[in-house]
Amino acid sequence: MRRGGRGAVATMAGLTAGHRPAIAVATVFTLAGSAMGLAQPLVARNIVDAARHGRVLVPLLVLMGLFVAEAVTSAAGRFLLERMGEGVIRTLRHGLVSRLLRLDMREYGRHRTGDLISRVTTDTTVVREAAAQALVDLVSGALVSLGALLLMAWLDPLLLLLVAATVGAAALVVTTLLSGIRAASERTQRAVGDISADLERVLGALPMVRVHCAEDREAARIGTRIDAAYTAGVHTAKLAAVMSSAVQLAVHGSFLLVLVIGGMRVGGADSLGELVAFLLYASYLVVPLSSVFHAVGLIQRGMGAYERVEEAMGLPVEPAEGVGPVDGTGPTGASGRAGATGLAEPAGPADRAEPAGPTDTTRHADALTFRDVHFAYHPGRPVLRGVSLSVPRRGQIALVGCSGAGKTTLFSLAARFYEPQTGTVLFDGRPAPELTRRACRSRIALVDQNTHIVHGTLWDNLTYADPGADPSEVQRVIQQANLTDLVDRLPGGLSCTLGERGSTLSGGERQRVALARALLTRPALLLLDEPTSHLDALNEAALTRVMHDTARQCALLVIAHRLSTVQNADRIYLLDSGRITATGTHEELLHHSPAYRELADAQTLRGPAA
Ligand SMILES: Nc1ncnc2c1ncn2[C@@H]1O[C@H](COP(=O)(O)OP(=O)(O)OP(=O)(O)O)[C@@H](O)[C@H]1O
Repeated sequence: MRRGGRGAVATMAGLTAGHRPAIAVATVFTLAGSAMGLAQPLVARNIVDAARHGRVLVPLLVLMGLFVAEAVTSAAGRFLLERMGEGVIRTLRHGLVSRLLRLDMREYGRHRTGDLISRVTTDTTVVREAAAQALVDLVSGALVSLGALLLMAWLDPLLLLLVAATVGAAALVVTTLLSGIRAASERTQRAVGDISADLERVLGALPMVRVHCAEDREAARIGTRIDAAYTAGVHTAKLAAVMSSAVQLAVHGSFLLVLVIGGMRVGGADSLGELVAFLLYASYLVVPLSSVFHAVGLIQRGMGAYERVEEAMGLPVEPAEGVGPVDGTGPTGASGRAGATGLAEPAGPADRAEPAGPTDTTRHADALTFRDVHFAYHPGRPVLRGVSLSVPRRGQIALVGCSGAGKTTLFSLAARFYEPQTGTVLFDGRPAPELTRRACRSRIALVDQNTHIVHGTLWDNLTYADPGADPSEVQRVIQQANLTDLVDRLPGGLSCTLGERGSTLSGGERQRVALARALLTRPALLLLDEPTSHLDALNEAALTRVMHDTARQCALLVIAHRLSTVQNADRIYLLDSGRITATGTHEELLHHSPAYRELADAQTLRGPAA
C-alpha cells in the first residue's frame, strides 16, 4: 500500500501514538534548546557591537551560559526521542514476532522463512531510523527553522525573501525525489529479504549443496540478490545525493546572497552586528531545514521498509475459534492431564494445563475420532476423502498406506494445524470446533518425521514442552526412549549443547530425543509419524516395547511404513488415496486385504496366517 508524504507522516504519528507524553516532554526540551540557540545570535550581535566600547564580559558570560544550557536541553530532548524510537520498534517487533508465530499453516508454505525473519530484523531497523532519528530531526529542525524564520523576518524581511527563494527551490527538488526514494528503499529491503531467504535455504541444506558441489551456483544465485540490493541501494544513494546537494546548494547560495547583499548594505543603514546576526539566523534556518529534508528522506526510506512490516502484519493467522461450553472441565477447566488420562501423576507446565478434559458424558468416548473427514490443501485437489476412524483412550492404533496417501495430513488435522472442509474431528467425543486449539493440543504430543531439535542443550530439548520438569521424570523418558547411552557418551551429558537442528546427533538419536520429549508430557494422545524410520533393528525393537507400554497408559496413533513396527497394533487402518480402504489387526488384514498383503509382501512380513 503506497502512501504519499502526508500518509507517511500519519503512519509515523500512528506508530508513535503510545509515546505522546515522551514526545511532549522532548518537544519542550527541544523548544527550550532552540530558544536558547536562537538567542545566541542576538547576544553575539551585542558582543560585536559592544566590542568597540570594550564592555564584552557580561554578554560573553551570557553567551557561554546559553551555549551550555542549549547543549544540555538539546541532548535531553534528543535522548527522549531516540528512546521513543527504540520503544516504537520494540512494540513493532513484539507484534511481528507474535504474529509470525501464529500464522495460518498455509502461509508458511507461501512465504520464505528467511524473508519473514528479515522483516523482523532488517526492515524494523530501517523503520527505527525513521521513527527515532528522522522524528528527532523533523521536530527539532522544524521548530528551530520556525523560530529563525520569525526572527529573520523581524531583522530583515528583504534578506529573508532571498533565503526563502533558494530554500524553496531546494524544497521543490526534494519533494520530487521522495517517491523515488521510497520505491528504491522498498526494492532494497525486498532484495535484502531475498538474500536472507536464500541464505537460510542453503544453510538449511548444506550437505546437499556440498555433495552436489553447488556452492558456486548457490553463491551466484545469492549474488544476484546481492546485486539487486546493490542496484536499488545505489539508486537510493543517487537520489539522496541529488537531494543533499540541492539542500547544500540552498545553504551555500543563501549564505552567499546574504553576504553579498547584506555586505553591500553595511556602512549604510545596517550595522555589522546586524549582518552577523542575520547570517547566524540564516544558518539557524538553513541547517535545520536541511536536516528536515534529510528526515523526510529517511521517513520515505522507512516507509519502504514499513510497507513490508505491514504486509507481514496483515498475513492471516490461525482462524478465530469457538470455545466450548464452560463446564469446569472444558477448555478453560482446571482438570489436569493426569485426570484426563488416568496417568499416575499430572505432568506438564501451566501453559499446557488447559486440556479438553472429559465430561461425565464423554469419559468413555474415544480419545480421537475422525468422522467422514474431507480435506484439501488446495481447492479441487482432495487429500482426505471421507476418512472415519477412532483411537480409543488406551491401545495402539496404526495408520499404514502408500506414500502420499494422506497419513501425515491426518496427523496435521488431529493437531488442528488445519481444519477439515467437511466432517468432524472429535477429541474425547467433543467436536473440535467446540474446543480451543490450545485445549486440543494440550492433550496430544506429536513426533513428526522432521524430529525437530532446537539449538540448546539436550536437557532443553527434552524438556521443551515442560521446562520445569522434574529430573526424575526426565530420567524416566531417557530410559524409555533408550537414550541412556547417548547421555553417557555426550560431553557434559544432559548439559551438552546440540548443534543447529541437532546436527551433532544421528538421525536415530534425533528421533529418540523427539520421542522422549513427547513422552515427558504424558499426553492423552500420542501421535508418532514414522517413529522407526531412522532406527536400527535393536532400537526398533526397543521402541516397539515402549509403544506397547505407552499404549497401556494413553491413546497411541502410529504412522508406519515398516509394518514390523505396527504388526502388534490393536487395530490397523489402511489409507489409500485419502480413503480408509481396510481395517483390522495385522493378521485380519493379511487375510482380507489384498492391498495390505501387497504391502506386507513387499516387506516379506507375511505371517504364518498368510
Ligand atoms: N502443506 C501442504 N501443502 C500442499 N499439499 C500438501 C502439503 N502437505 C502434503 N501435501 C500433499 O498432500 C498429499 C498427502 O501428503 P501426506 O504428507 O499426508 O502423505 P503421507 O501419506 O504422509 O506420505 P508419506 O508416507 O510419504 O509421508 C500429498 O500429495 C502431498 O503432496
